[in-house]
Amino acid sequence: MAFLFIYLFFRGKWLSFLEFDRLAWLNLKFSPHFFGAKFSPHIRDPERAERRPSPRYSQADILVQPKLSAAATPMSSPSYPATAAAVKLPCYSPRSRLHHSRTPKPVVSFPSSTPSPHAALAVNARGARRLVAASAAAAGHRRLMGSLTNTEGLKFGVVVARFNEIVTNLLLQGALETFQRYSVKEENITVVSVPGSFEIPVAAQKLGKTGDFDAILCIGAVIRGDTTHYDAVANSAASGVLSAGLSAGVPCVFGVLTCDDMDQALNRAGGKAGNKGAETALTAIEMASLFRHHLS
Ligand SMILES: Nc1c(NC[C@H](O)[C@H](O)[C@H](O)CO)[nH]c(=O)[nH]c1=O
Ligand SMILES: CC(=O)[C@@H](O)COP(=O)(O)O
Repeated sequence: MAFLFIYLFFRGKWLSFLEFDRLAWLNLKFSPHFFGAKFSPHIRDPERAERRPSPRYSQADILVQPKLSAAATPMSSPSYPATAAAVKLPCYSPRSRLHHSRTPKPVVSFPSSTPSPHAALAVNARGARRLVAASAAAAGHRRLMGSLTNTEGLKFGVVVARFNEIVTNLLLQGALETFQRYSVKEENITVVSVPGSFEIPVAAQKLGKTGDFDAILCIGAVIRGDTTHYDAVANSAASGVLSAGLSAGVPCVFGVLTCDDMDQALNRAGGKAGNKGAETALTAIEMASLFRHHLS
């Protein structure tokens, strides 16, 4: 009896009439939805996922996701690829072989040529799980990505607002330290000071159009006051930096804090929430390298 039980259990027949088979349960147990993406054996061991029963999925099942949600991204750094493929595979429960309309259980498989697959989880409104592989599933594509290590010869403009200088000086310091850490030469960095964040975009555009810079880093701190002035300045700075980059054809990186109070701002200028100046300097390096080496 015990052997029969074990046999049925491991054949996946156990309780299949209740739609609760061993594989379905294992899938749930090991699902990243349950324990967080980094504990998922399918993610940790892509080859294991590869070895699972051959799925019946077509190219149409591979959804290219332009963006990973921050919460679901195991490594959310500018240096990780933004493209991802979500692969839908069929459910392995015995019942589902008869009822293909059931929501498929997701497993990601990575091509063996994928150098370092990063995976993340996307959960839709119904709670159906879908694994998102940050490395594209299709082989043979070209992936262009800036490098953080090959910074030789890259030139940067930094536009920094003096308004809320106590904050922007810290952001600038973080950015300059990052440039130094990533071997950007001091003589390749030009810092332009402007009165406030509202003035950043026009200066960024002007710098970009000189053609002398690979990227422009824009630094400012907009802190909410009593009136709606905050919204005007914050929105103008954001859309202005975007337009500057688009019109100059040079990456203009948004390192402008938009905070409710000074505490929030200081926390992001070297306090407990890191230094956004340093973070955005990394983005500037990656974008500069991307444009210099791949998109020019
Ligand atoms: N309130 C903040 C400003 N305001 C100043 C504007 O940016 C601008 O200089 C002025 O309106 C003249 O055009 N700037 C910030 O950077 N941060 C603020 O919180
Ligand atoms: C965002 C600002 O410009 C801010 O200093 C304005 O403060 P207030 O709204 O109190 O005038």
